[in-house]
Amino acid sequence: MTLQVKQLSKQIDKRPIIEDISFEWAPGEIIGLVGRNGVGKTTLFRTMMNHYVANGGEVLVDGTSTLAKPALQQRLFFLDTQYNFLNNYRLWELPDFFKLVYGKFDQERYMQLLADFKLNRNSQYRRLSKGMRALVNMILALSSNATYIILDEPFDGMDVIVRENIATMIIDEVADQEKGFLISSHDLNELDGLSDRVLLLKDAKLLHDYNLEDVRSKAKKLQLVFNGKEIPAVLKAHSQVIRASGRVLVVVITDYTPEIDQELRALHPVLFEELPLTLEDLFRANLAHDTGYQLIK
Ligand SMILES: Nc1ncnc2c1ncn2[C@@H]1O[C@H](COP(=O)(O)OP(=O)(O)OP(=O)(O)O)[C@@H](O)[C@H]1O
Repeated sequence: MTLQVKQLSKQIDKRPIIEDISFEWAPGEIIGLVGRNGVGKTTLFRTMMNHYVANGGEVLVDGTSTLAKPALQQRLFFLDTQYNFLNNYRLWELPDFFKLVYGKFDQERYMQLLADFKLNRNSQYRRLSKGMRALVNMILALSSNATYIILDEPFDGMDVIVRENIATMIIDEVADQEKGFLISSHDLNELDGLSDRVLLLKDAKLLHDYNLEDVRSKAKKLQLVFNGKEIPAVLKAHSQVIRASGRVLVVVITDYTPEIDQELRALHPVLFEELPLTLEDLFRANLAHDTGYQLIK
């Protein structure tokens, strides 16, 4: 089972918004999609869902184009938060609409999740707070029983407790390898610990497709103190200095080799401590030049 996005392009007013985007996505995977505001994340989702007519390329589910076989559309879930018809309805009424598209919509689970999150089934969608609406969107996604679930900035407006609950639900949901998630975010911290892969969009194109396990297995973040005040040459050559306060250095070395380890230890550092590596550290070190991300706080 797999979903293939193949050379997908979309122009709006003759301007390329997404260009020649290709990637594969299998159930069991949680893929992060990152890129700065306005880079085309939502446009990619709308085009994948055929809400926008693509100018080129296609989406294939198990080898068949979703345009050639519209029934395949129910394998994908995406709720457009900007344009949707839910506003005037009460929460208990929503399954009726979703059942029209998603034949396997699980109404019982939907009601149960509403109750679990203490959402009143009689509330009108538009009267919910931003965070509660995001939560209902997530509950609809999980209840749809679609295989490929696309979430656009799902944590926007959620408080930390709800965010953690949702992240746990996503992780549980992929455990049996029957569902996959594609999650956009402009905040790398939100994806930390959640994604196995990260796609980076820049200038309408897919710039990188990272396997985070690979990237992490090669990288190290160290806190170091040396006797002298100078930053040692080995660090200048191989690391990205994240912080320097007094003689305490925090560095990320993206390709940490035994040779670098030996060179560092030969300098007899006063402090040599490994720190946990965040997604933000990796991006800062890997992509200082080309993300366009402002990572300095
Ligand atoms: N319907 C439309 N008409 C005109 N321009 C559009 C339309 N939809 C998107 N765009 C333009 O395409 C670009 C990409 O927008 P999109 O919403 O896909 O970005 P995004 O990466 O999702 O942004 P954000 O992170 O801010 O949500 C923007 O410059 C936007 O103005």
